Amino acid sequence: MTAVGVIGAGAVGQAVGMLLAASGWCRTVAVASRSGRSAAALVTDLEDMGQAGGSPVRLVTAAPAHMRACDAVVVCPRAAFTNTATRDVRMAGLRANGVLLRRLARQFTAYSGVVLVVTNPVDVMTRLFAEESGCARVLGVGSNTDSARYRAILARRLRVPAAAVHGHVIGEHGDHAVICASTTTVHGRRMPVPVPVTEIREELAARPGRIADGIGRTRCGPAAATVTALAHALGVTDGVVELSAHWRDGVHLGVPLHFTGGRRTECMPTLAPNEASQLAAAESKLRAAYETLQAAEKEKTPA
Ligand SMILES: NC(=O)c1ccc[n+]([C@@H]2O[C@H](COP(=O)([O-])OP(=O)(O)OC[C@H]3O[C@@H](n4cnc5c(N)ncnc54)[C@H](O)[C@@H]3O)[C@@H](O)[C@H]2O)c1
Repeated sequence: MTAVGVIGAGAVGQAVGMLLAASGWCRTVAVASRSGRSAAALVTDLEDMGQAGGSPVRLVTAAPAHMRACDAVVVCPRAAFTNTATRDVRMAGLRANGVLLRRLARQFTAYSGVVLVVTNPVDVMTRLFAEESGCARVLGVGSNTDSARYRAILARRLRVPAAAVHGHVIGEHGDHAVICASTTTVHGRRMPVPVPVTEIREELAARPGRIADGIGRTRCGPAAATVTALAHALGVTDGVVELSAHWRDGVHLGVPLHFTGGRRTECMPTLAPNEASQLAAAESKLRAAYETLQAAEKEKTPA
């Protein structure tokens, strides 16, 4: 009987709640929000969905501290701040979301379930949550959405089904994403033409903004990426998912993980020299961002 907690009842939390309620494998969804009002509203709406659609899922509101009994927790709150960035937009939430995630992580000290972080900048927030909580199973969602978008864009260009394309986007979920063009295959063979990396990078960067301009926030793609990642991490499904996980020296970034019965092993492709240097640049950037966060925390804490 799988129970999943969802912290944050905004655009992503709502879509995740809906997909979990319809998943068939999740039996309880517990929801938390800042004031509790939106969590209660989401539970009511999901109850209606369950009744209308015949889903047996149990829906409750719960404080994050009470979610320790859940098998997994999805962390998708967003602190109140105005994002005026035009580049590196996800990084703009570093400090505000850092304060929020640090506080939440301390309520999950030594939690043994799966934690899936969605809050941006997700690679830094995943590391922060992992280090503050000490949990072993903290993973971040982002590179799997990028990879899904990459495969779909490439498939459309080559006029083949998306399932025929295999390839990963790794590194940062952001401007330092690494497109693994050198190992991408179509129908199991090396690419017949060079991957148009620059155009794909531009499309990957433009897509979230286009969605947000039209419908306010990105929600469906990230929610599906989150619930798919949960299914793998909880042993419901086996396969490969690109998730933010510990890479080296504390840095967390997107890597392909192979899940079998919920156990994960890294399956990094062999990188071409340019891809390896892009990954190293992502690693340095994420390390520096984390250090900025830690320095800000130290300043706040009296010696
Ligand atoms: N990693 C990804 O692939 C990905 C994709 C989409 C969005 N995101 C990120 O996910 C986060 C959430 O996005 P959104 O669009 O749902 O935001 P949103 O503004 O729609 O919702 C955020 C919710 O968080 C709640 N919240 C704030 N403080 C809280 C607290 N202390 N405890 C519980 N809930 C709290 C708010 O009440 C609000 O309901 C953002 O950081 C966004 O950038 C990441």
